[in-house]
Amino acid sequence: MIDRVTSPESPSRIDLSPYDAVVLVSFGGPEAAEEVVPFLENVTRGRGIPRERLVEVGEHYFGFGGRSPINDQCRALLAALRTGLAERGCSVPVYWGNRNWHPFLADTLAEIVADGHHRVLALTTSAYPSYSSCRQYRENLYDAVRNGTAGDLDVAVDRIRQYATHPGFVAASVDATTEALDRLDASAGVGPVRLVFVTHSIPTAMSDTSGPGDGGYLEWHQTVARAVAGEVGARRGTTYDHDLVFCSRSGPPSQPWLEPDVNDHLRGLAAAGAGGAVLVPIGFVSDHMEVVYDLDTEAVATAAEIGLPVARAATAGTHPAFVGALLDLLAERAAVARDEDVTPAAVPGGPVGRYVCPADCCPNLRDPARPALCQTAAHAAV
Ligand SMILES: CC1=C(CCC(=O)O)c2cc3nc(cc4[nH]c(cc5[nH]c(cc1n2)c(C)c5CCC(=O)O)c(CCC(=O)O)c4C)C(CCC(=O)O)=C3C
Ligand SMILES: [Fe+2]
Repeated sequence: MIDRVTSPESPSRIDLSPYDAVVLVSFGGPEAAEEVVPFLENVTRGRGIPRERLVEVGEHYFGFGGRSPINDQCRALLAALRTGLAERGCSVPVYWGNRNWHPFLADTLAEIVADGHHRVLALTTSAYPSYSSCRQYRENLYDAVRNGTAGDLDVAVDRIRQYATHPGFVAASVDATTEALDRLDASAGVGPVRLVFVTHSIPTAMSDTSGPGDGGYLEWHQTVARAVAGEVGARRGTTYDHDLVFCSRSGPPSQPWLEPDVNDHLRGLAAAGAGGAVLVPIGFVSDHMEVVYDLDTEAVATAAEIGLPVARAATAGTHPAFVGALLDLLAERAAVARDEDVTPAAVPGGPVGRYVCPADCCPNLRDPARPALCQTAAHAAV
């Protein structure tokens, strides 16, 4: 199932034409204590997040000296992508821009154009469909092209398909889960060990409307969880029960978000006699704050309190299978732009992401008319 991943030993050449630049688009995070509050203001502007929640999340960042790990992880991925492209004979430059913190996407796109590039291929550090993880980044791209009062930038932007079901992303998670199981073995109790897949909770209204076909966010996660659990079991010659649970709930308590919360779930597993759990953060591509705080700090403390042995699996990060998948996805998108036939890789029976989203996919429920890029007509004003 995983053998379609490009082997780093025998790289095939990558042709990214017609694109002349690639941009890595991410969330952004603060890098110093004085940046925490302005960063949180950027993230939550107009989103109705209760003040208490903001204070609490600010404390998570201050607990790490005000520095989120996410930007360094983006720098590492950027370096891996540049190396990978160079190894595969491609000299297209790779830039990096964020939604919520420096380097801001708008500044990066202006720099790309100033450097003489006009056909840009975007990839996000978010692998799944949903408003937050797909459309919102496409809204950010639209705004960056609009370029405020300075006038539209002379640039066309496409993006790779949503990629969580790509065999390379799954392969990285299989390796990480196996490695975490090896670590857990020493401490596991007598009951069965459970694979607990974790992703970011989102409002149920956002989940219910996430494309493709309503409910894509959950369907995609369930597909990835099943594929990873199956492969890990096959590797270890056994089977594992698994669950999909959620972390980082935000928003007012009155608003329903996806459940169960990872901490509640661990309590339930301990009560049911589980021998241990591996936390597998399939919803995230790097060990950023949601992972190092919500899982490594909070969920691990919960597990200690109830005496449940746990190990946390690494995220894809710069795993060669993941970097290889991203390189293949870039090459695939360029081939699509050249009107060539492609065979998109995905886990068996799993959904394949879209190159261009329908205009009503993953709607913005607060501001339905807000324009976005990389979608069909209705709002695609650029
Ligand atoms: C689906 C999803 C992803 C995964 C896809 C992707 O990666 O995009 C993600 C990633 C991330 N979320 C992050 C941080 C935050 N998310 C917040 C708030 C929210 N996230 C939401 C969803 C998601 N978020 C939602 C629906 C909200 C409510 C407000 C709103 O509707 O926008 C808040 C506000 C405070 C709070 O937590 O309440 C913060 C600080 C960081 C940076 C970590 C770091 O600094 O290392 C990352 C990578
Ligand atoms: Fe978030």
